[in-house]
Amino acid sequence: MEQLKKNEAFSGPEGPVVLVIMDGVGIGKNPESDYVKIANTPNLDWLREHAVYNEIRAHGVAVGLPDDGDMGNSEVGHNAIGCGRVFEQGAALVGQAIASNSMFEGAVWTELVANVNSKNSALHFIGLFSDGNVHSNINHLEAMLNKAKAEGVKKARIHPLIDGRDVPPTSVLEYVERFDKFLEGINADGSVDYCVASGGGRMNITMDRYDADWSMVDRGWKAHVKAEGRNFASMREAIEVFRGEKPGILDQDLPAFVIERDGAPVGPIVDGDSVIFFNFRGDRSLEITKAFEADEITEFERGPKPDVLYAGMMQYDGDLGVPEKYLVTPPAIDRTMSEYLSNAGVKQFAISETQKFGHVTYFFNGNNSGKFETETWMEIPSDVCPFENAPVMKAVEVTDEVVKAIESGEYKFIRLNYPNGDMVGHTGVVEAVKVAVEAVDAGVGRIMEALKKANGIMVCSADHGNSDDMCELDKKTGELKLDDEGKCKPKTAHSLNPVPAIVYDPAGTSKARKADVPGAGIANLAATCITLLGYEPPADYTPSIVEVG
Ligand SMILES: O=C(O)[C@H](O)COP(=O)(O)O
Ligand SMILES: [Mn+2]
Ligand SMILES: [Mn+2]
Repeated sequence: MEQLKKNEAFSGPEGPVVLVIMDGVGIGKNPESDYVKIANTPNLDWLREHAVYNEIRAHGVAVGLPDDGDMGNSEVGHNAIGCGRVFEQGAALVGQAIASNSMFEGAVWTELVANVNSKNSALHFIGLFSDGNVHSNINHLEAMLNKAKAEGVKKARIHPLIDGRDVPPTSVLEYVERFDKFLEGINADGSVDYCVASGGGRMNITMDRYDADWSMVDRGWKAHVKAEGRNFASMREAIEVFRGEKPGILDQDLPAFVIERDGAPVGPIVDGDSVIFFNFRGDRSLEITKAFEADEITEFERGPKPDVLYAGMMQYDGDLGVPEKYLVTPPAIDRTMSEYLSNAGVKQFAISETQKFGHVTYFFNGNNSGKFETETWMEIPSDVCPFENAPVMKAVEVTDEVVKAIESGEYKFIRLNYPNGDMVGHTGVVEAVKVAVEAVDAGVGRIMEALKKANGIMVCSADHGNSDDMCELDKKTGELKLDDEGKCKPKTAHSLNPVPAIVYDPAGTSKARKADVPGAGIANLAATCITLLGYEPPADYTPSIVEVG
């Protein structure tokens, strides 16, 4: 690939360019719901007035999602920021592969179905049970079940991972009602037996990421594979009992359940079965995939691995080639900013805490776990606790290391992710979100101070909104939805809002000024950083949002 050309207009700052990704920090529309505005943010307030300030898009087609009704998320956000272009993402590609039938004509689907039909075994579907379109879509599940029936699959078992994080926090029974009707229809002629077999809240079982808490995978494995766990006659019954036992429990935190019929579990996963993990997004799919694929596993007491045919919805890691089998090819993201900068000999430092470490490395480098030559990565271990109880998370420790990296003079490009605005935003606990955003602002302030001394430049933005939209709004009127005490009903999902894009050059050497880039999105941040580093961005990168020199 071609080398970056030096920028005649500006050769770069004396100090480093620092890209700050404030995860989940957007620009809200409703002041009572916008906890970024409600929080005390003296540094971001100052920057909005005195630095080069822009508002850019971080949702929908601007980040490769099917349409502008789709909220942004960390995977597509860090993909876009890291490669400077917009690639069609999992949600769109799977939808197209189903609509065109190409998924079902593929070798992997054919093999999965042939396996169960030849052995009269079961076809299992494990995945996130909503239409949030961040990790999965229930529409894909239903399309695959319809196709399975059309191709003679007699027995299918579904293992729903309950959402309430990318969709309203206690909305699961709406999906249960829809899916119960779907199953009633597909089973009506008595030719097949398709039913739910096990499940639980997505932040309680199965969907851990970045080795943050393998006990989640352990609990999921027990429920899905071993059919060990509290038994219920239906998913609805399980949810109602759990809610009765712990009023106010969020869907994402619901315990595991196993469905029983005539005194026995309806669907443990056993030798000869086929298993599809139908999430298309990789981060929270890699650990359960390892549990199904690895001969040996040390992260939890798995016991013997059933001899099944396992496939993921997509390839989850291009470098590791995981999973071995997958139904839809992911976006082939190439020529990332990290690769260009490495080829130009630019020393790079990437840091976050566990919860977003993979975002700022693996997703940032195009769904690849490999590191480029000039990159140094650092992970600060995250707390393992509900983040509403520790909203500052590791913002101080991350900032300590970033300031050290700036002062070291070792690196020309530093990138970091503060997870607070998103991870605490997902809890729906607004008091904690205020503290979380204030911790990010304090970190930004310290980075500004360090860059003043080092004559560096900061680019400060986000991958999507979350903390800026903390209350359920009436879809029609946009008004706040209030509970019977007049308090806003908490919202845990991301927002559709734009995010700030700030260029702070205390020494003024770049003469950075707002460029005329209508409809700019977070993909434009790559060319912006490359320009501020003193290089010409690659011709097919979306343009820099500042001009220099
Ligand atoms: O995985 C999650 O936590 C949410 O579904 C999406 O959050 P993220 O895209 O910010 O990681
Ligand atoms: Mn995010
Ligand atoms: Mn998130």
